[in-house]
Amino acid sequence: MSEKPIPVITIDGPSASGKGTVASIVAKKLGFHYLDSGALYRLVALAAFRQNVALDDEQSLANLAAKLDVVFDGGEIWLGKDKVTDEVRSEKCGNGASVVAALPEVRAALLARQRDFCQLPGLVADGRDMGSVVFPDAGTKIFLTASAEVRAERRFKQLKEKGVCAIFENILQDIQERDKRDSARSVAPLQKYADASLLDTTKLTIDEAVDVILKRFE
Ligand SMILES: Nc1ncnc2c1ncn2[C@@H]1O[C@H](COP(=O)(O)OP(=O)(O)OP(=O)(O)O)[C@@H](O)[C@H]1O
Ligand SMILES: Nc1ccn([C@H]2C[C@H](O)[C@@H](COP(=O)(O)O)O2)c(=O)n1
Repeated sequence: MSEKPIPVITIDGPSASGKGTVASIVAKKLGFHYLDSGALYRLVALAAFRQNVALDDEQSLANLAAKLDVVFDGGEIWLGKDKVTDEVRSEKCGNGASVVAALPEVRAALLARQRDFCQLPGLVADGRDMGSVVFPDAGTKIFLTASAEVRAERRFKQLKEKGVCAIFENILQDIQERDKRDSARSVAPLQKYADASLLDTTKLTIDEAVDVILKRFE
């Protein structure tokens, strides 16, 4: 008898589209595991900053990626002995992640680690290539997006709530540059593929977006 496949929901989309927020709520509601794949690329960038590895030194970055000593513990992220939960969320790590993520050897070094998250009773995975490369057989594939202006507004509000000083125009420019880099690269580019269903949250609340995904999963 063949084993029942592990249910997987993939949520791909551009920066600040709400992937992390929505994916973690969906995972919680279903009692599934959650993979924040962007955090792995952010951790590679952070490890590179700490060890003075240049962001274009593909082989050294791939070695860092393969050896990442990372623990996801509830909402916290540990790199070796350091709690780096807040540091990996910084714009510096986000932009660094977008640069190292364009390197094929780095992506290859992170592939098995991401697939290891696929365990019973199920997985919700968010990123840029979850449905296209990492979990191509996923039963539910969502492409989550919103207009760049709305995403920038949400990020601006999020940073303000954290007490981080930010300028709206810079955030918008940053988001547009990251969209371009993540979509234009030759390996695993951010795209809406034909087998993913579009969810534009420009006019939706977080709860509404969660409900749509749960309905599509059912
Ligand atoms: N539908 C929504 N309505 C209003 N705010 C939202 C919505 N979805 C997400 N947000 C808010 O937008 C901000 C960015 O969301 P989040 O960090 O989940 O995006 P992300 O796509 O995971 O970003 P990144 O790719 O940079 O990791 C958060 O403050 C979140 O609460
Ligand atoms: N599956 C993934 C996840 C992330 N990246 C890259 C591209 C992003 O700009 C960067 C940070 O991701 P975020 O935390 O903002 O989701 O990492 C990728 O290429 N593939």
